[in-house]
Amino acid sequence: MGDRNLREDIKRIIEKVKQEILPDSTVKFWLEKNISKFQDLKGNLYDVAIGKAAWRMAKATNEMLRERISDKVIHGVVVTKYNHSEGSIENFEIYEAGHPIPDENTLIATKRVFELTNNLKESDMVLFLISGGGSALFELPMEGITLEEIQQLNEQLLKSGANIVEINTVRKHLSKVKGGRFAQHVYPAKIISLVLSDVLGDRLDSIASGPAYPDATTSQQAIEVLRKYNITVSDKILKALEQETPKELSNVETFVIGSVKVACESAEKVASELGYTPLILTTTLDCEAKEAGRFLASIAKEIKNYDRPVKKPAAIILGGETVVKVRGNGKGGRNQELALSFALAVEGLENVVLCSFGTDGTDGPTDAAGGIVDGQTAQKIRKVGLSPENFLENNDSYNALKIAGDLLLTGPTGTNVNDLIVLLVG
Ligand SMILES: Nc1ncnc2c1ncn2[C@@H]1O[C@H](COP(=O)(O)OP(=O)(O)O)[C@@H](O)[C@H]1O
Ligand SMILES: O=C(O)[C@@H](CO)OP(=O)(O)O
Ligand SMILES: [Mg+2]
Repeated sequence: MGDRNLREDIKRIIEKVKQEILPDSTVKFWLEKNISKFQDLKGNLYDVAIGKAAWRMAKATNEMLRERISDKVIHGVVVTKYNHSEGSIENFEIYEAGHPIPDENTLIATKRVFELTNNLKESDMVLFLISGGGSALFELPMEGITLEEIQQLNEQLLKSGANIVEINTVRKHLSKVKGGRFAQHVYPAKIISLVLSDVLGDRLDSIASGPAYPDATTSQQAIEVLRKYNITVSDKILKALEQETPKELSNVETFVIGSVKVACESAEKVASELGYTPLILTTTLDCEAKEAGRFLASIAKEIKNYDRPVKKPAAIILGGETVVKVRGNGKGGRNQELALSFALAVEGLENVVLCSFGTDGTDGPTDAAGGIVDGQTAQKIRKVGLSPENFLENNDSYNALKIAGDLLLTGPTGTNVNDLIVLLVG
């Protein structure tokens, strides 16, 4: 298969996966199967959506519930990232706020949710639509802690190299909503959470910092995270950290309705339909982005030269969330960095194409979702007299792929289930 087909095919796979993992379909599918949970409701229904996919999840539930339980009063609130809402939704209040750092609008939106879900009765219910990004977007600091202190601590944690489980262990112990505390707020009403997972292994107490899930982490662990990454905090914050989060909750039911596993299985199906032999290598990739790129280049060469671990034409599929310790002052994201590293290691090879795709559509602080690269990418950069190695060294993958015309630009996708990597070898 010539490169052209491979590039067209990889774009087709990504486009198809994007459609399949949209919350519209996954939310409606779940509601259809579980509508009886709402038809027997005696009280009011509160539909709260938080995270990068909140708007689409809310839109999908609203369309479905309006139709099927029109006799119930539904109050709705969406709290999502700037530029992630797509217009009004009947009977919903829409808020946009800061991500990955919470801001004033985060507090305004969260206070409104708290107000709306205050003094609920046992006969009321909260339908809680959770997607990644919720930690920054849904936040009320504990008494005596200021927004500035929370912002500063978030900055330090995000830059420290700590993984999301460690970051959220700290965030949960400084919040009135995280770590199951929102479920306590709405008690005795019941909470049904529908979760789009963007945490490897679907750890429910980490996704968006588990506002309606018993917290498996402890105050001690939170203090150890700060120590491990040399993050100093005030005595006031240390004191607040000592207050333990709830370890069991009697009023919650939680369902994962989308994850990177679903994205990988969808890619596997489409690749096979296109005539490739698919192989899902992992759905929990979490090493350095640069190393993952080099490793995948070695897999590409093994298939090309020896038809193993699968015969050509082959589609190698991975899901996960790699990490980048940002040392340079360039612009990029973990998917762009992985793609550039792969491109360097396959320079000159024909009939290999790789796509690394941040499924929320924004990879790092850039407008790119990732990159689609091949054996010609590095040469296209050298042709204008620049060194792809230097771009990688400086964590400047965005500008390198931009020069090569190999950025993947999707805009915010409306979903968020980690990163998907597809390698085609023809
Ligand atoms: N210049 C860069 N090159 C590569 N990766 C970067 C760069 N700047 C930030 N990052 C990485 O991007 C990550 C945040 O990306 P983002 O897509 O916003 O995360 P998420 O989708 O998980 O919210 C940071 O954890 C950091 O490791
Ligand atoms: O909100 C969060 O805690 C994390 C994980 O769910 O999402 P993101 O890394 O996109 O901020
Ligand atoms: Mg992202």
